[in-house]
Amino acid sequence: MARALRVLVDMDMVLADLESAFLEKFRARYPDEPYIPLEKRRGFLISQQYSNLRADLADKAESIWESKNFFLDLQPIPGAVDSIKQMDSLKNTDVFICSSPPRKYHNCVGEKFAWVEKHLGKTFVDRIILTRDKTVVSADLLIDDNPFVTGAEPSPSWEHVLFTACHNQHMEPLPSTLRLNSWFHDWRSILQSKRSLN
Ligand SMILES: O=c1ccn([C@@H]2O[C@H](COP(=O)(O)O)[C@@H](O)[C@H]2O)c(=O)[nH]1
Ligand SMILES: [Mg+2]
Repeated sequence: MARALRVLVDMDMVLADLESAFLEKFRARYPDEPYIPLEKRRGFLISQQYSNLRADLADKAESIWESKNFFLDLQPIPGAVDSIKQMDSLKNTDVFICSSPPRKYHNCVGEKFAWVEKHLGKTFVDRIILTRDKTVVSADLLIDDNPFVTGAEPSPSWEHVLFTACHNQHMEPLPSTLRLNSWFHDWRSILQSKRSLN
């Protein structure tokens, strides 16, 4: 029997809508500060774009996702919950959730576990991988909104599927990069094409 296809699914901006919550909370906490609307977001790091706007805004941006309940209260990305459950029910498919907590992880780590239990159920809690380096995790596919997933391993075993988010939607990835524009697009054929290569 063919071995199971192992799929890593990122959390922030793939399963959980960090960018909308960030903007709403940033504007509520700092109503007099400039902000970047989602359609103007460019680049993976929010803090980088805010610091380009004004150096001291990076710390203010970080204070938002370091706050208690920020990660727990994130809304699911449309279609994500149904899709990951459907993916998990496919034969010969092992789904893991692979996410990178920020350096100030104290609230984030527990809340990511709680978010998964709340939205996906206890079975998925056993499938959580929290790591600052996704390149050392072994899998066939990584579905992730970060266009540049780098780390200690220069040739990760997985193939990157770039999930479209506000910060990367204008990017033209290499023609060879797989792209998933939303959970309402055809993620099944991406898995199928990878499966047939295995
Ligand atoms: O400017 C930023 C924006 C986000 N973060 C943190 O990075 C992770 C993203 O995790 P992924 O697993 O790659 O989705 C998230 O926890 C954010 O808080 C950051 O550090 N700086
Ligand atoms: Mg992400």
